Amino acid sequence: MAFESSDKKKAKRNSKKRARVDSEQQFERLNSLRWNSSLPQNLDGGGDDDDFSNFIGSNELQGGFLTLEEIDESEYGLEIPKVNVNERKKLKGQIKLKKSQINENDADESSGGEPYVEHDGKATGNKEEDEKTEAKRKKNKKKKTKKKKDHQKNDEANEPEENAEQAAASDGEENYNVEEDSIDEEEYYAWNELRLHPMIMKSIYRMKFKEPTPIQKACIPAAAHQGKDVIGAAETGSGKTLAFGLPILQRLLEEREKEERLLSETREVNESIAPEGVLRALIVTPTRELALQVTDHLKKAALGTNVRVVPIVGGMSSEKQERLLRGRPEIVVGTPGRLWELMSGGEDHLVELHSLSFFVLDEADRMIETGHFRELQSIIDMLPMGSESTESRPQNTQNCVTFASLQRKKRQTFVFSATLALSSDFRKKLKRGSMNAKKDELNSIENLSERAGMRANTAIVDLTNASILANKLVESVIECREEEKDAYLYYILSVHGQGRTIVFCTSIAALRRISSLLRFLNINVWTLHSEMQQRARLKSVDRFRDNEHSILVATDAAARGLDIPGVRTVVHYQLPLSAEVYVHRCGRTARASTDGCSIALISPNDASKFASLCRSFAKETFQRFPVEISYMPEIMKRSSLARQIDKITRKDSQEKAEKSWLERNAESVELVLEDSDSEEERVKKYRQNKNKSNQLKKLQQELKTLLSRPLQPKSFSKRFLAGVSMIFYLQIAIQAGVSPLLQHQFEELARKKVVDTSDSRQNKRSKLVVIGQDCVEPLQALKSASNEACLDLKEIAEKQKSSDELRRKRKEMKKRLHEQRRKQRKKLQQREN
Ligand SMILES: Nc1ncnc2c1ncn2[C@@H]1O[C@H](COP(=O)(O)OP(=O)(O)OP(=O)(O)O)[C@@H](O)[C@H]1O
Repeated sequence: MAFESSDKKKAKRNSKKRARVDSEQQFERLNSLRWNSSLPQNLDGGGDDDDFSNFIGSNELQGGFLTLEEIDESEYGLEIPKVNVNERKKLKGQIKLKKSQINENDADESSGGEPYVEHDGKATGNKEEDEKTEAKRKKNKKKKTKKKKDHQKNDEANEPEENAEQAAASDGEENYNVEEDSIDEEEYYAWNELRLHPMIMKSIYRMKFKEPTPIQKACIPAAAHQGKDVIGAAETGSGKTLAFGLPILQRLLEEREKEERLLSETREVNESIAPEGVLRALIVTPTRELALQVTDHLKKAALGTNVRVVPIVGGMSSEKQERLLRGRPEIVVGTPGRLWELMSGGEDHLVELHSLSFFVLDEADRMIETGHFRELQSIIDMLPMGSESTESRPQNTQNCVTFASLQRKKRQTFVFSATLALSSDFRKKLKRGSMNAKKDELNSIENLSERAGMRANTAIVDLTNASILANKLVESVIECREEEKDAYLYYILSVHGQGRTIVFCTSIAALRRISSLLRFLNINVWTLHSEMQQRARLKSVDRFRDNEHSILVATDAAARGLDIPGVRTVVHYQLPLSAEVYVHRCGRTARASTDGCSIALISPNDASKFASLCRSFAKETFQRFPVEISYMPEIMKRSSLARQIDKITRKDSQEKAEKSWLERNAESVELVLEDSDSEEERVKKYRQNKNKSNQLKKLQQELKTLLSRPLQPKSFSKRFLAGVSMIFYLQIAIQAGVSPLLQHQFEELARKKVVDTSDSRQNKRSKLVVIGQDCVEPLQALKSASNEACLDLKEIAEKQKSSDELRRKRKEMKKRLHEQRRKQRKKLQQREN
């Protein structure tokens, strides 16, 4: 039976392989023809056009294939990428190596003639040969693991900025160690219809992405095989980066292969003809972290292909980045500011844009906001237009080899975001597929796209649902007074502090205040905001990534794009200024089909903002986050103490800073500051300072005592727990999923107990420990809470409406009164005259 099934498998595999080779050959034949709307596009039996439109559901995918006019070579005259000769040799070497591996390891299957298929580690039947192969494989595996470990060690030792540079500089060849033994290609069959290059497929196996996400399924055929421009909108964390990244890699690899073939056919390998790489793809993102992350993501996808990806972002040394650009990477990912700084300074690699095949705007809607727009516009204005003739191109590109077959595609423009479709106006345009901007809407996405050369046959892929938010996100709110927000935040982080949490604030001042407050409460947090040095920003993100229960307090600088797995909770300490930002904030959790939750702290001050947020998403109810009120007295006490301590220390450091500022300035103009205070005043000040410091010490001591005890609900009977072993509690606590803080407290107490067992009288109190069943992560708490605990938004809207109405009436009355008084005054004046 076993033999039968293995034979069957083999036959199945061979027939599959034959079918694939046939279709590839057929595809190659067709692919070497010019692009035409009448050509069949789907040759592998997978997604035909109908299938393709299924991915976008009701949302239209518009535009057709490239027309014959569009593929006029002289019009689009793109030079072929100047592939580095060394790379070319490497690539050839790889192909040879792979062929020889197939011959050596898989003699049975080599007749299938699939050049990229590597040995799958299965037995050949020959015992001696098998043993040899197995030994070889083990040896290789050992080497790979050692290399990987060394690499990791290096990474840890380096500073983030250096890491970024090193990572950027390396072409990934070193890391090209796929553990292929464990890969079952059949598990990845869903990718087949996308007809991606085998090198890309290897990366996909390595990343263990079993199937393309819907946005990838919809965008890759249009962008990679039909050569279309794409406007893509899909929920946060849905894999948009690869939706535009894989088509770029696909085209670059296809072109390289064709070039290889042409070179080998014409036997014109001449080292002087195409000595350097040219810029093929320029990806612009709104934030530095996002640029680095996209670079990282694309590098992983491009591993082993020799396609280089480099980040160009502000806050890092320009010289280092210029050095990276001297390596002539094919893909550059950058933020508009630094990109424009280098472009306007005439940086060679960035101004030679004649060969640019891809221009990508990631988080496009953020790009059109002030702060980015001007630089982005300047960058776009530098892009050569389609009509630019070959003669007008820079001199240094004239001696490139021109391969007609590689020139047929024009530059493609990709515009992506999760919130492109949020504005109802834009949503209508997306649905209609009419993207023509009015002339006066200079800063619209349509206008930018048009200026960047977006064509009429753009594929518009809108996969956003009505709420725009990730499907598995659970939203909730806590209503409280403004001054109670700290306590509720502390409650969430201490009682439900499982998993990574991001706390969002709108202002840096609020971020500073709450992060210092939380530190007083023994909660370790990392911070991220735009006034931090880039190095510190990267460090914060790294540290946040390192620990699965860490907390990041951030401004909206971290709202977009940040892809950190395991972020379970997003807390909106302050509501964002727009619905778009709310979507992006929430999008830091529930990514890539995982779940997560968001908790918004709503005070009466936030009422109108909250109401308009609800209107944007047409929401009618919001789940209330279940707060176990028995914890609150203790929580309030602690947070009030921390607030007082924070206030005193903040005031003190402010005074010191002001004083030193005055002294510094006096010193700089050679003035001596005289103490104008009288003796009496000085004594008074001294006393005040002394009192303040005593008060601070007292508060600190009080808080320390409270924090040394585990957090416990008020109603819990201490007697109930007396006499039960601490270790037992610790175990229950861990099983119950208590917060790391609480767990730490238990551990501390357990340790204390072991040390102090000799003095049992003194430690009677520390035996009393409480483990609440509600100590679970926020999402779990939300899921197990009853659905009745919902905030009726209609009620809120009505309240809001009536308060608005009242305000309007008051205003009108005031106006009328004012008018009456004015008329009376006028009459009086006239009478007097
Ligand atoms: N096909 C796939 N299968 C599984 N995971 C994937 C797949 N494609 C991408 N991912 C992973 O999903 C996560 C989110 O991807 P990505 O950052 O591209 O999302 P996004 O849509 O750009 O999100 P945002 O709108 O927040 O920027 C990443 O960790 C990525 O590695």
